[in-house]
Amino acid sequence: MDSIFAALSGGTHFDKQRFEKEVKLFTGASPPVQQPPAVALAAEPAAAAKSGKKRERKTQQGTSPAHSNGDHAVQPAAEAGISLFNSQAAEPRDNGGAAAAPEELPVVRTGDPFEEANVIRKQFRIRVAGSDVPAPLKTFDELGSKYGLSKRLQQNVAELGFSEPTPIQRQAVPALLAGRELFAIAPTGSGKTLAFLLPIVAWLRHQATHGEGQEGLKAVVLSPTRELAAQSARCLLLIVKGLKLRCSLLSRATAEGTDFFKVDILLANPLRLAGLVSSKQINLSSVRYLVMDEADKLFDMNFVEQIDCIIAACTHPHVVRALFSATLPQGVEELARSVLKDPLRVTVGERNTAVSSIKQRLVFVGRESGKLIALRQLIAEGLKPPILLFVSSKDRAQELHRELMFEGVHADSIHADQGQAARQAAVDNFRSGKTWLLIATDLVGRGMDFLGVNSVINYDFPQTTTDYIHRVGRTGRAGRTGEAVTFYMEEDKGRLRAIANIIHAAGGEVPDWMLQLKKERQRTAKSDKRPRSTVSLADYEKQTERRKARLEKNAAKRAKTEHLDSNGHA
Ligand SMILES: Nc1ncnc2c1ncn2[C@@H]1O[C@H](COP(=O)(O)OP(=O)(O)OP(=O)(O)O)[C@@H](O)[C@H]1O
Repeated sequence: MDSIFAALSGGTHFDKQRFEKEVKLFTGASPPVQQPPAVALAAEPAAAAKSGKKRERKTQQGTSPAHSNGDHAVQPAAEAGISLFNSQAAEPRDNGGAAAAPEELPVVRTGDPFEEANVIRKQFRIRVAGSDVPAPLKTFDELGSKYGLSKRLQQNVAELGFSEPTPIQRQAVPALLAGRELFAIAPTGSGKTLAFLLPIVAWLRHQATHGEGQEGLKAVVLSPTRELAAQSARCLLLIVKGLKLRCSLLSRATAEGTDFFKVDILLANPLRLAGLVSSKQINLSSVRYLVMDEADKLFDMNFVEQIDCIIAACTHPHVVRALFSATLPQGVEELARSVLKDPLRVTVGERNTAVSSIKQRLVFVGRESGKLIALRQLIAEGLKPPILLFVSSKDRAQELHRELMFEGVHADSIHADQGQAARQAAVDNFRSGKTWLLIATDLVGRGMDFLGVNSVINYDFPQTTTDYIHRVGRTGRAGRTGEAVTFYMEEDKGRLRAIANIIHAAGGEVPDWMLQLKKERQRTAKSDKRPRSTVSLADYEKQTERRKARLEKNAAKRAKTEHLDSNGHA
């Protein structure tokens, strides 16, 4: 690639006048939204840990425990207007963080709570599978009136500036508050993080207020990378303000010096957490909520041992496990289903699709040498920064970074070869607007919520449709619009049809010939979904079977404990 880049000359610059608004955003001249506190705060809140003993024990007026030792009281639905924030047909938002303008819900005259719940689900394209499904939230206000969330927690949620729950929040929050195990599948950027953090915090707060809080770690949120765990920690810190809950983001430093027995919520990546479990430095037996964010990634073969070890270590009989992702292949669901208890499946919109508020297109670049030319052209044509640009490897990220720096483009790169500090700096600089164009590998292809990314470029063609959905989902978040451009070359044609289908399904324009490409070619893309390691397909299937058996064995052990527990013998 060096020679190709070296052969190209001529600078490419953003038109600062044209992108005045964006430039202001980058330079931080007028931050449009309240920035969450620095993640470092989440590392080990020693002060909070100390004050933990003095937890408020005042009973909340008119509250009912939504989740206490398995008993779940659901009160009649409160009267409230419903407004529309449908991530599938969302209104573009400005950067101010407020959701799309509320619209009225169709009137339900019967007063039948089931019908009302169904109307809400239909309106927000929420599909549920499972028994005894709790009614979806109508408004955030119901968190107080119906679920008895503390005033302070309601205030923290209000301060986020969201006028109404997103569809996944509407259904997943009541489900988790009711202690239901869950598969939650909702589009990228649709607010899944708050959907799992809010019920955890509400439950912990309820336990503490009612004097039921026992010592020991209560909740674990697993994310595939440390950056993602840090991002969830930023969101968590906003909603636990003033609640005296003890949160910790697992890192090398906190792994050493933290008394996890005194922590309420732990955010971690599986490698580090499983290491602590194996060396008995952490005890997960008191964990009541185990959330697996980007669950399909966590359940793939790269994390097999760690995830199985963590699931097995969460031995509390009433542990609630929830899997969240924008993409959840059937195989992962089947595997996880073998251990979950009567889980609900909540799906928002269509499964495994890209968000329709992202304008997606494919650009033919001929050969490798055409990519940089096409990139220059896109920028010259006015592709809106901030831009997140994906390449297939760390080497390519470094090369392209050097080349763009040379050309005077304000770019940075992020990849797994960098140290933790450099990675965090790259994320922070892009988030704060210091960097206009971030060259990334799939390390940040999932989950990362960067402020107002306007464009995504797939400089290198994504390996799988799942990678595509997550990559382009870095833009068009929370109802905003965005643009995604995918470069393809002759050699990418084997995977073209699958991606073209996704663009087509999201309302994008693709030529007919792409949709009609032969199926055999699509199979190449499908087989790419299998672990990209040295294991063969047969090995993979055998491993999956063995894994299922192992998970089932652990679940049976836990069921036995639960039985003993309910008979008072344990
Ligand atoms: N109720 C809401 N109204 C408006 N915006 C919201 C709401 N809830 C969350 N958001 C915002 O939506 C953005 C995306 O949320 P989040 O990162 O949780 O998405 P996600 O569904 O986890 O996406 P991904 O699948 O890519 O990880 C965040 O900036 C968040 O602050």
